[in-house]
Amino acid sequence: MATDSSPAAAIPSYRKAVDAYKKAVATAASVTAYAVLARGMARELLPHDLRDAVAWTASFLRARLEPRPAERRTIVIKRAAGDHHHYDGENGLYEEVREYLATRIQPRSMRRLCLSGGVGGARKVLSMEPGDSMTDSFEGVDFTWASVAAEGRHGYGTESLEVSFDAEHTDMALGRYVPQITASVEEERLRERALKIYMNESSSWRGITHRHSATFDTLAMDPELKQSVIDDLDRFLKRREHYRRIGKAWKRGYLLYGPPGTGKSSLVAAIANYLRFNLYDLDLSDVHSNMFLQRLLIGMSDKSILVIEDIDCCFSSASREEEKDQSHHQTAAGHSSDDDAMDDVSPPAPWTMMPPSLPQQQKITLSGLLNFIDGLWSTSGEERIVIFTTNYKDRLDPALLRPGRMDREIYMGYCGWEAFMTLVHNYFLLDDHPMFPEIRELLEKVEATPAEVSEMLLRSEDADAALRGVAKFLADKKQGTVEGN
Ligand SMILES: Nc1ncnc2c1ncn2[C@@H]1O[C@H](COP(=O)(O)OP(=O)(O)OP(=O)(O)O)[C@@H](O)[C@H]1O
Repeated sequence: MATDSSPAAAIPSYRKAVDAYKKAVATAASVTAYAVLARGMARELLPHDLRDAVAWTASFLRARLEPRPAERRTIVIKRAAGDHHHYDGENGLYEEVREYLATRIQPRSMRRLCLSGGVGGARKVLSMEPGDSMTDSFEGVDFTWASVAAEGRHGYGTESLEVSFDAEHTDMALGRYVPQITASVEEERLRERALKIYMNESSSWRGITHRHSATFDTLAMDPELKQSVIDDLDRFLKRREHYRRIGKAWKRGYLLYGPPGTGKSSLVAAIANYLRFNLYDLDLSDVHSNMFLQRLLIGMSDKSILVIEDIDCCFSSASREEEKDQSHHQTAAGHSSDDDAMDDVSPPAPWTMMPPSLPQQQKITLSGLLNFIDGLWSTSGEERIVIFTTNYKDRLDPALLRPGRMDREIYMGYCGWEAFMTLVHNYFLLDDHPMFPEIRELLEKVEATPAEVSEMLLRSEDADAALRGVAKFLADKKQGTVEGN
C-alpha cells in the first residue's frame, strides 16, 4: 500500500502534536498552582507548633537517612624534632615520608609541583608545594597527604606533612601504613646507594666504590643451582624474626669452592649486587692478632658481606698445631675438651678464655675466627653474610666443614652448556647459532672454565669468529694441545 507523504497530509499530525503540547503546559501550570496554593493554605491553616514539628521530623529523617561524613583523624609529621622553643634537629620520619611521597606523587593530578635535587648526577625529586595535597591508597584505604607551610617569623621546623584518614583506620595507619612507608624508603635507599668494597689495613677498613658488573643474570652457572642460591638469599632476608626468636646471629655462611676461573669471585659480586650489601674483603695475612680481628669485625656495618678468599691458604698447619696445643693446656687447667680440639662442638673463643696475663698479641686461629663470627655477630649487628672461597675444598680444616658452620657449600664447576649459553648471551645477545651443536658436544667432553670460554668470546667482536675460536679452543683442549692442559 502506498503512503501519502505530501505537505497537505502532514498538517493533521502537526496539529495533534501542538494540541498535546498545549495540554501538557496547562497541566504543569495547574500542578504548580495547586502546590503553591497548598503551601499557602498549610501556612494559613496549620498551627505554628505543628509546622515546627513537621519541619523537625523532616530534618531528623534527613539526618538519619543521609550518610554522615566519616570522622577524620590527622597525623602531623613535623620537619623538626622538638617544639617551637627548642629545635632538636631534623625529624628523620619527615624526610622518609617526603622520599616516599616522591615515589607516589601523580604529577598530572597536581596543580603545582616542587622539583629538587639533580646536583652531580643525583636523582631529581618531586614533592608537594606547601598548601597542596595528594591522595595515596594503601590496602584499599585512601590517605590524604597535605604539605603545610611553616608559620611565623622563625618558621623553620614548623613545616609539616600531615596525613588524614577515616578515624576507623587509625590502627591501620599507625600499625601498618607508617611502618610500610619506613620499610619501602629503607629498601629504596639500599637500592640507590653506591656499593662499597672495604679492604683491611691493620685494624681498620679502607673503602672504595664497588663497581663489579656481575649479576645473577650474567653469571654462568647451572640454572637450578643459581635459582636455589637466589631463593636462599631471599629466605635469609625475610627471616629477621626467626633469627631473633631462636637467639641466633642473623647471618648466613657460604663456602664457595671449585677450580680457578669458575666464577667464585663473580658470584660474590652478584650476591652483593643482588642484596645491595657492601663487601668487606678480609686479608687475614694482614691481621696480626685476635684483637685486630675483633676490631675489624666489630667495625663492619649491618647489611654487609665478609669475604675471605682462599681460606685454605690462610691457616697454616703450624697454626692449627698451636691451636691444638692451646686447647690441650686448657684441658690440663680443668676445661673440658675433646682430644680433637678442632672438632669440638662448641669450643670457647680463644680471647674469651684468655687469662688477663696473656699477651694481647696472639696469633689468629681458625676456631677463633669462627667462634667470633658466631658469637659476637649475634649481639653486634644484623644481616651479615660470610663467604669463604677455596680452590681446594679437600685442603680445608675440618672445623670449617663441620655441620652448622657453613650454611651452604656451593660448587662452582666447569662450563656446562647452560653456562655457555649465558656467556654467549652476555657477549653477543645470541640465543641460537649453527655452531652451537658442535660446541655443545665439545663442552660435554672437555673441562673448560667459564673464565677460559669468556676469554675466547672476548677475542672478536664478530660472533661467528668468536664462536669458531671457542670451538677450536675446546677441540685443542680435547686433543691435549692447549697449554696447561
Ligand atoms: N661463572 C661465571 N660466569 C660469568 N663469568 C665468569 C664466570 N666464571 C668466570 N668468569 C669470568 O672470568 C673472570 C674470572 O672469574 P672469577 O674471578 O670470578 O673466578 P674465580 O673462581 O673466583 O677464580 P679464582 O679462584 O682464581 O679467584 C671473571 O671476571 C669473569 O669475566
